[in-house]
Formats: sequence, structure tokens, C-alpha cells
Amino acid sequence: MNPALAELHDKARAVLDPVHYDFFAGGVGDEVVLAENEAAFRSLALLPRVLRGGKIGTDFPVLISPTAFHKLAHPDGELATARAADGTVVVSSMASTVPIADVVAAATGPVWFQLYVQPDMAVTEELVRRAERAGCAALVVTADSPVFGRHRRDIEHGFHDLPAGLAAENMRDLAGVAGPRDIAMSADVSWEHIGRLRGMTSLPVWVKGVLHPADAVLAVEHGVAGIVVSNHGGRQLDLVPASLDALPAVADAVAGRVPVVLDGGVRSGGDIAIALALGATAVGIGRPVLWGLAADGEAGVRRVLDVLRDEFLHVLTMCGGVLSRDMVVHRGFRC
Ligand SMILES: Cc1cc2nc3c(=O)[nH]c(=O)nc-3n(C[C@H](O)[C@H](O)[C@H](O)COP(=O)(O)O)c2cc1C
Ligand SMILES: CCCCC(=O)C(=O)O
Repeated sequence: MNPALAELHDKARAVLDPVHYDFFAGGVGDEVVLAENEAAFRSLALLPRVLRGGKIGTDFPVLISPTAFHKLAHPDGELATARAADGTVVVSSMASTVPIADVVAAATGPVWFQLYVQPDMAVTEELVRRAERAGCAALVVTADSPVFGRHRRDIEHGFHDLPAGLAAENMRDLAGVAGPRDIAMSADVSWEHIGRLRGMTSLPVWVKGVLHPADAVLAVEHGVAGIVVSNHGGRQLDLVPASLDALPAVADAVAGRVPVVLDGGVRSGGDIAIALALGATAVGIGRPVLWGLAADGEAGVRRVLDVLRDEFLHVLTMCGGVLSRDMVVHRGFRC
């Protein structure tokens, strides 16, 4: 992990209520996948190309992945995250503790709305309209959650409700129900719903939580604007591969037809470079943003992005400005 990010993590752990820290840090089951997401990057090495000359790009291929309940991390919550993004795409969780319209108003760059399709399609449609009215630039449908993951640490702490005064603000006053309603996860959600969403809105529709290449093909066939290869940061099923390990097959199946974002375990500029070399168009950052937010609010999130940007561009320059799959090898590999 980048040392500045490690420092923010340590500070976050020191200031957060331990129950909330565990909600952010934890994963499902034995947390095998949680650990593997980071370990997968460390098992790989880069073979740089040298003496290529020419100009190195300055694009920063990073999005802020959607994470719930930012006010548990800092009183400014999602507003601080949105301000800090400074042009980086913010994928705002449907379970945000600030309404989506306020998140968009605080951001200077694009905000995308993460959606759990609600089994009551009237509720889903109202959420889509809220995202549209707020000025969101895309919808990101999370597909890996037919049920909530069983997060061991939350179960041990008995943590299932937000403290008084905090709520999932996007869920307030929907389809005739006053006050916030619970977010439902449903195994009934199918590819057909992607079609219905596309019929409902002109916003681009992404799908997040794809691991199987056949699902990536289905996603393209259903007209998605992009795919997020993700195992939800090791929070849904503790039997899946590290998201990085699932990336190459998905990238091959998609074959450049839509962008492919990878999230899970990205903790340094070098990790971003490895993901890009293995076929990602960009990466999403989950927990490091929460650590920055908890440690130092807006400034902490800015620091996370600045550190990753600086380190990524440094690594990219070291690699001759190009990243391709032939440049990634397993550690211990002999030329
Ligand atoms: C505390 C927490 C809350 C999350 N909430 C959501 C959410 O509301 N919607 C969603 O699609 N993904 C959610 N995720 C998953 C993230 O979008 C992302 O896939 C994951 O955090 C990436 O892994 P990383 O934390 O290792 O960077 C959450 C993750 C964490 C850690
Ligand atoms: C309804 C909240 C969903 C949060 C989430 O997705 C997670 O904790 O991983």
C-alpha cells in the first residue's frame, strides 16, 4: 500500500468508532476475498518498456467507487467526498447519507448514481428520476447483491442500523411512503431490468459487480455503457476470485466494445498501472476514500486522490508511457 494511504488508514482507525471502522473495513465470511483483492496485486510484477521517448499521457483513470454512509466517517459525509473529487467521477451510493441532489451540487465534476434495482419498479423509477433531476451523468446498477452479504464483523457487533440522525437520504419519501424506506435487495432482478432501465432513461447504464466473462458478454448485448469488474470489495461472496484475477477474461470477452472498470484492492499508483495493463480502462477506489474522509474530511479525500495520481503518473513514466498485458508477469517469473 502507498505509505500515505497507510497513514490515513491508521488515523481513520484511531478516530472512528470501532464498530463503524469494522463496517468500513470488513468483508464477508472469513474475509478471504477481502485479503486476496490486495494480495493479487502484490503477486504480480511489471516488465517496463524502455527508451521509447515521446510524451507520456497525464490522464488519471480513476473513479470513486460507491460506498454507503459517509457521515459515519465524517460529519460532512458525501459532501466532503464530492468536493474533494475535483473532476474525478464520483459514483454516489444509493445508500448515501446526503441526498443525491446535494452531492451533485457539491461536486465540480461528474456524479454517477449507483442503483440497487428495487423490486417495486415504481420506487426504482422514482430513484432514477431523482438521479436525473439532480444532474447525474450515468446510472451504475449493482448486480452482485441478490441478498446482503453476511459481514462477519457487523454480525459480531450487532451493527445493522444507522445512529439516530443519519439515514439513507435518497430513500426518503418514495412511492407514497413518508420518511426513509429500507433498501431492498432482490434475487428477482435480471437482465430484463437492465432493458427496462434503458427504456426508462436516456442516461448511460453501467453494470457493477461482473466477474464471469459470459455475464460481461450479456451486459454488452443488453446495451450497457460500461462494466465494473468487482466483487464488492470482498463483501458479498467469500468464494470468488480477487477482482484483479477476474479482469483479463472479462476484458477479453468485452474486446473493447465498452469500457471496463476494475475495483477492489487498489491501494497504490502501481496497482492502477497493473489493472490498466491487464485490460482495465480505469479503476475504482473504495475504502481508501473512506480512510481519507475519516482522517481529515475533504482534505483527506483530496490527499488520497493526489497521492494516487502522482504515483500512477510516476509509474507510467517508468514504464515508457505504455501499459499492456505482455508487461505483467507473476513474481518469481524468469525471463
Ligand atoms: C463500507 C462500504 C460500503 C459499500 N457500499 C456500497 C454501495 O452502497 N453500493 C455498491 O455498489 N457498492 C458498495 N461497496 C463496494 C464498493 O463500491 C467497491 O466495490 C469496493 O469497496 C472496492 O474495493 P476496495 O474497497 O478494496 O477499493 C461498498 C464498499 C464498502 C467498503
Ligand atoms: C444498503 C447499504 C449497502 C451497503 C453496501 O453495499 C455494503 O456495505 O457493501
